Amino acid sequence: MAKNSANGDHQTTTKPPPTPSPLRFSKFFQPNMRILVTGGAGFIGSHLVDKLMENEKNEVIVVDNFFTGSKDNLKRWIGHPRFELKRHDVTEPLLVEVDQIYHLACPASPIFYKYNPVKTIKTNVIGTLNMLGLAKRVGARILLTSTSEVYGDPLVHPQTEEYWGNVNPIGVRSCYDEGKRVAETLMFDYHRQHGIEIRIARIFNTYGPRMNIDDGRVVSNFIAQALRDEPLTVQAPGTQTRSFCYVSDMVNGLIRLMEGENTGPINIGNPGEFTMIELAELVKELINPKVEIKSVENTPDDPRQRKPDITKAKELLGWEPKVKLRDGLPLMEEDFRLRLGVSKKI
Ligand SMILES: NC(=O)c1ccc[n+]([C@@H]2O[C@H](COP(=O)([O-])OP(=O)(O)OC[C@H]3O[C@@H](n4cnc5c(N)ncnc54)[C@H](O)[C@@H]3O)[C@@H](O)[C@H]2O)c1
Ligand SMILES: O=C(O)[C@H]1O[C@H](OP(=O)(O)OP(=O)(O)OC[C@H]2O[C@@H](n3ccc(=O)[nH]c3=O)[C@H](O)[C@@H]2O)[C@H](O)[C@@H](O)[C@@H]1O
Repeated sequence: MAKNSANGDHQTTTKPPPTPSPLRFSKFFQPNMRILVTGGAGFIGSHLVDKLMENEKNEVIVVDNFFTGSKDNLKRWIGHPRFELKRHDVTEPLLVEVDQIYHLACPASPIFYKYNPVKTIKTNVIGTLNMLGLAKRVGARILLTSTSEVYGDPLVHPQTEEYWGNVNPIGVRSCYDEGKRVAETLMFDYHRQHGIEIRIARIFNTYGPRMNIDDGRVVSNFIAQALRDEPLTVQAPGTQTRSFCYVSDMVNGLIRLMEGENTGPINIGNPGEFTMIELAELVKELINPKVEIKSVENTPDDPRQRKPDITKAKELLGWEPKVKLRDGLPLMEEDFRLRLGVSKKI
């Protein structure tokens, strides 16, 4: 009987997990672990693929519909014998034989997830159902990249995994945050009802190289604006906070969670908390001291504060982030300079 709950007895399954593929425990030869990454052509997904491909025992299959992701992010792996890329929309069923599923497919930037909200919900709900169905059929372990947005505009600070959140169910962000909440529910229902081995990561704002230049998220916006000599657009009031995690730390946390014994949900993020004004000032200091900072209108339901409590990640996964914002921003700047063709003035 699986008893791998992080949060208490109500999450303990009564069913044994489905039988994993015989390859997973084969004594006769060292098998490759076959790993599916949905959304693997995106920002976090492509960094995850890089890390998984470092292990020569892994075979990696990426499925992506290329809505916000790009083949460019995976170009170093295309043609590699342990790698496969498939254009596929997770709202359609998928038949592959795998041992682990990292389920990331979903637009993450508010601009993109609000662009076609019905599609965002379908991706979160039908897409997660399809991946759980696949996990059930082949006996794979599945990890969902959920989000700190399940806490909505949080009334508890910092956010612990026990907090149930403060989410507007009918707002313009609901397609994403309520979509992810349903996806978490589906994960636990499949775990309790069918014994599926699940892992849920609640990811907090992550940044790094390969973010889309016009992605719309704050770190990529500020860096692109600083490099283009355009004013940094701080959305009012500017005192709202976020906690920014560098992508290599995030990927290590996701792999720790997948390989460990805890279902989660577990917060994965960097607890260093900054107001958007502080972030703009830091980008200005590090990248372009001459750039202007201007206040612009905000969008509805923007969470006012966000900071992960990562006690569980530390205790249960032995994980904590290493890269400070001040050190991570220049790494992202380098990548943005290359892609924008803006060299550093000496
Ligand atoms: N980056 C963050 O700060 C953050 C924070 C919390 C949660 N997350 C979660 O992590 C995951 C990855 O985020 P990201 O920042 O890399 O975003 P991203 O937009 O760069 O990547 C998402 C990928 O999913 C693909 N995709 C979208 N809909 C799909 C569909 N229906 N079928 C197949 N592929 C589809 C996109 O083309 C893209 O390659 C998402 O699930 C997101 O919700 C990210
Ligand atoms: O980490 C999370 O859980 C979620 O965080 C982000 O959502 P959000 O925090 O709203 O991300 P941004 O769009 O980067 O906005 C962050 C803050 O920056 C502000 N902002 C954004 C853009 C900009 O140009 N200027 C600016 O001040 C926004 O008002 C907001 O307060 C992600 O985009 C979601 O995918 C993710 O699930």
